[in-house]
Amino acid sequence: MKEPAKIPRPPLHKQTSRNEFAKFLAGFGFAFQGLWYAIRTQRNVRVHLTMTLLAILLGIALHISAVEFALVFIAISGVFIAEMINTAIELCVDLASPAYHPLAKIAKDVAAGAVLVNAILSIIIGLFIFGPHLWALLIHNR
Ligand SMILES: Nc1ncnc2c1ncn2[C@@H]1O[C@H](COP(=O)(O)OP(=O)(O)OP(=O)(O)O)[C@@H](O)[C@H]1O
Repeated sequence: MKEPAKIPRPPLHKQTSRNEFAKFLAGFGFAFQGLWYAIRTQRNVRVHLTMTLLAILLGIALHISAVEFALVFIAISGVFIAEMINTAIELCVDLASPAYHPLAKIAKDVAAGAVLVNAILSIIIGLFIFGPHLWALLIHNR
């Protein structure tokens, strides 16, 4: 019987780095799955997405500077990060304590409070950035 052709194996250090790269790519895949879960299931995340789009369009319309855009993006990403950590905490609490527990309540309330702090901060940043531009537009069109 004819022996099957032997496929040369890459050296071990190359195999390992390929595995590492595959793991690295898989990690990205899982992270995108998490992001998609949050968008699909969390109404607040979808509201943030809409606000993000509006803020970008307003920024373009008002010709805000690159630094101002950077601050807007920092504020936007802060709200997304807080909302997604809140979602992860809610899921962990539901897993650990599906029944009512005072500690579960505190954990969820504190996580929701973190989102609130971030949302208030973003509104303040928005007012500081868009406020003067809108004010100038108002004065100019009087
Ligand atoms: N297992 C629990 N034990 C005690 N209190 C809870 C528990 N689950 C929820 N709660 C209370 O109910 C509130 C709302 O919880 P829930 O999980 O519905 O969060 P939510 O903010 O409405 O979530 P979602 O973003 O999914 O709408 C919590 O902030 C907490 O006060």
